[in-house]
Amino acid sequence: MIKRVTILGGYDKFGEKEPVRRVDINRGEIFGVVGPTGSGKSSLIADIEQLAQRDTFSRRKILVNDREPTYEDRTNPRKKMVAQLSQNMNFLADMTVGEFLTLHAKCRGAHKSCVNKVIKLANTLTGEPIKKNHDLTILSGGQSRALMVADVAIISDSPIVLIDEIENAGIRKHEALEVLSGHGKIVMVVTHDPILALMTDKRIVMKNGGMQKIVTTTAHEKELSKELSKIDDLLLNLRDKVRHGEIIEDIQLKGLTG
Ligand SMILES: Nc1ncnc2c1ncn2[C@@H]1O[C@H](COP(=O)(O)OP(=O)(O)OP(=O)(O)O)[C@@H](O)[C@H]1O
Repeated sequence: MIKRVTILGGYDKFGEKEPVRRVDINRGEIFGVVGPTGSGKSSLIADIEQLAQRDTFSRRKILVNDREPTYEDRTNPRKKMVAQLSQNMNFLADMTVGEFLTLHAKCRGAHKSCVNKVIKLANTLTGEPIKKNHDLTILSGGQSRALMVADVAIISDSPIVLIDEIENAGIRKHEALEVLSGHGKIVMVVTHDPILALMTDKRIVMKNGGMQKIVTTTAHEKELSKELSKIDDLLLNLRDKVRHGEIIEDIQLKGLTG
């Protein structure tokens, strides 16, 4: 069982040693990765995805359970420890949702009954219904990502989950992060969104390609994130209503905006 992933620091874009030399992420913890555009967030995630061994441009090293992963750990797809989700992933296969999930469950040695569970869960993350007989290729971006999140949570079951800018994925991001962080996984989420960043336990702050510091989320920040997510849900509902041609009458923002 994977209990801990460790990032040993390397070098930033300018070849300087990055200030944070070691990060330990334990099972069940959610880490955020924040920083301006181009600060190296996706590269940090990519180092973990590849279980880098001082062989990427950042020269970071990743340990699993305090040990170097074996060659087999890094290359055998059946041992896939890391699941990754990003905003621009899409399904290309010409099959129905049901066929794909059945096949995937079979490959991963999961029970067939997972298929309906995944579809049910995915439908809680998107406003547009997903059905078993839908072709994968006709799904919208939001439906595809909702299905991927549910698939990672239930079928893929990789112990490490890396999420890149899920806020732009067109799904209920708060719920998606909750779904993924349940099940005692190690979760890392790259985000520009304060609601998601403040939901995490700790956040790694990136600058110039290097890890600058680690901030522990305070109780106040977690509370704020919950309040902000209510506003977010309101916006999501509003978006669905406007998209479907409804007239908005029952929503008042007085008190919220002063
Ligand atoms: N440690 C590093 N050493 C050398 N180059 C780096 C390092 N980290 C990042 N880079 C390079 O800097 C560029 C920006 O990095 P990256 O895409 O990871 O940033 P980002 O924070 O994810 O950006 P965005 O918010 O726009 O998605 C990339 O071309 C990447 O290859």
